Amino acid sequence: MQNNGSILTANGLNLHYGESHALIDITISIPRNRVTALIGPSGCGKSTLLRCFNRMNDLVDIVTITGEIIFDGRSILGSGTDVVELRKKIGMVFQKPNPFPSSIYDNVAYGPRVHGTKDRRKLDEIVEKSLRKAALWEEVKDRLHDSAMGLSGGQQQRLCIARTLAVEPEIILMDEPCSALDPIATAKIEDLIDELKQNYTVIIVTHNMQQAARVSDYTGFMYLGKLIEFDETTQIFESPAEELTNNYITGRFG
Ligand SMILES: Nc1ncnc2c1ncn2[C@@H]1O[C@H](COP(=O)(O)OP(=O)(O)OP(=O)(O)O)[C@@H](O)[C@H]1O
Repeated sequence: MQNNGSILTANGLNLHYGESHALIDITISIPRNRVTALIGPSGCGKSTLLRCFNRMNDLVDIVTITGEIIFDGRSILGSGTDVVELRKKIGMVFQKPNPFPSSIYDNVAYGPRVHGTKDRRKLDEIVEKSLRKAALWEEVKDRLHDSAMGLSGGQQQRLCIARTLAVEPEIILMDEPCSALDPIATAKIEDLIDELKQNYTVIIVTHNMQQAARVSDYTGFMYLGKLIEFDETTQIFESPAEELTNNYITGRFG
């Protein structure tokens, strides 16, 4: 696989929730414009690691972090980082679709408005472009001013992706984005992830190994807070270097 270089690197990252050591010496380089999956049994630290990448753990006051994370050549864990700006560049899509209780249009326009875009025509353009990129435009173009809460779960999740895209991120973090969706809605999101990697870097946490194998180019296997192995997805699933990885992907635990 051609190497595009890495966009995000964690070096010797350790995270404690109070006394509990949840991430242990994680070093990983996330390839640019690729899909990276994080897999591993429940509680191994996948979501915690994902949340480090856009400083979402700042919201938890018992967290202490050491080590460094470099994004686009800059260290992001220090107090000098503008976290609002960081989260614009590194957006996040959650397990459960969480649209705002407002119109479809306003959901997508929210981020650009917060970041200063007021011109109606410009906002119209951003809303259409983002909904198209999220493969939702055709389904909603005639009801942009209806409530987002009237969309199906799968449509709501694509709306949340459109909302993330509207502020032009470089990386999209996805924390089990399909776990609340049926197989058809899941397939649509998976197709969308495949499209997104042309322009964005995607990091996805998933419980579902088939999904990791289908959508990702690279996979990291985590166990008890450690990154056990990180490699191209085909390598991880066809001939992992570590016995623990092999035991997990063959269903011997987890
Ligand atoms: N806010 C928190 N406060 C205290 N401990 C936490 C908090 N969030 C997570 N943990 C603990 O950190 C460890 C890693 O949790 P995390 O949610 O990152 O794992 P995960 O691999 O994403 O799990 P799952 O697949 O079940 O979502 C777990 O032991 C969990 O209980």
